[in-house]
Amino acid sequence: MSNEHKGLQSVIWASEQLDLLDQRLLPEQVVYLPLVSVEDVWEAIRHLKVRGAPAIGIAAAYGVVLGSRHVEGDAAQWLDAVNEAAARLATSRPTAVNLFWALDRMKARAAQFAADNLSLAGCKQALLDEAIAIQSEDEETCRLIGEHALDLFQDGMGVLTHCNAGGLATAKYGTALAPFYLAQERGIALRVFADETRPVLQGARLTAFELQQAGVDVTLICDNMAGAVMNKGWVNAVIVGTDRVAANGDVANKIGTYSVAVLAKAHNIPFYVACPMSTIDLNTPDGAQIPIEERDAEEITEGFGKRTAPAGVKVYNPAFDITPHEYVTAIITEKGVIYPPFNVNLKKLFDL
Ligand SMILES: CSC[C@H]1O[C@H](OP(=O)(O)O)[C@H](O)[C@@H]1O
Repeated sequence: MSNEHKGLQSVIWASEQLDLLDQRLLPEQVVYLPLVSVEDVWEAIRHLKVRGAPAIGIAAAYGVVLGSRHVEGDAAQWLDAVNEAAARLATSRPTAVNLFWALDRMKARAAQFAADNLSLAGCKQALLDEAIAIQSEDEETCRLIGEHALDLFQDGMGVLTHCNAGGLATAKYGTALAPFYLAQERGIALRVFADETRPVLQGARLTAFELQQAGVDVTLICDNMAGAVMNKGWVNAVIVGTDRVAANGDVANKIGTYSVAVLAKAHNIPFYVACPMSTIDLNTPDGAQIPIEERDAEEITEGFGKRTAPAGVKVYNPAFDITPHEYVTAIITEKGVIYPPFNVNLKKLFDL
């Protein structure tokens, strides 16, 4: 993908701090916050200032750097600070496996740098380089996902997506949205239907914003309209991102994804999941084992800045749901499109 798509970057390392785009303020305000500590990053992830599995992992990687770069003493003390920062950041959100994948990678590399007897300054620089590598690798990974996904779409197709799996959820380009940017650059006309995605409205605030900025044909719909739009024959495919894919192909994604998958199956519409290999968790056997984050009631009762439900009403607010692998047509990764049986073919992806 050329740099045609200049989209907003979710995080930017700026020498001594992490400049983080506060996604809660989009689409009305573009504000980058200067983060200088582990707690700053923890709070940003917890409160969805940065969100989306790969973007969360990237932010956490820089959080580990921020939490260890001012340590004096020796490499052992630095390594303790790295592990302490990673442990804290691991408590920010439970579902997106990229958070833990990135933290594990940073801890393992830090241990290697210390074992290699690098100087303290050398360890710190090497760890920063690792966080930068995680971010730059994700850009290329998303571009490859876009290439493989676009092979599944034809000019004139209508494609529905749920939540935001775009440049704002990754280093750039996105996973589910990557093919739309590529299609736009190559003159392939795709019509995108974006679910607004209650309660936090990632679809309305972020996906519609990203795609409109890029000149992609996007139509915003309420979540409860997906079935009607499919029934009109306007949707030829569905593509979504994911926060964690279990070893059997069960998919954790934004709440409402399972409903979209059931509707797609009922209308014989292919349901694609786009993700980097870092979102595939072979250590989790099936979707029932994926921790589902529950968030505050206020996201539902006061989500538009005004109360829309009676005070004290009981609320259930799971941020994700599980789509059983039987509803998934294919999983699109940087290495190619993976088809069932997922319990076999996902392992093959990792050459296991
Ligand atoms: C490319 S990962 C995008 C993924 O993350 C979103 O969740 P959240 O906005 O709560 O971080 C949603 O599940 C998207 O599909």
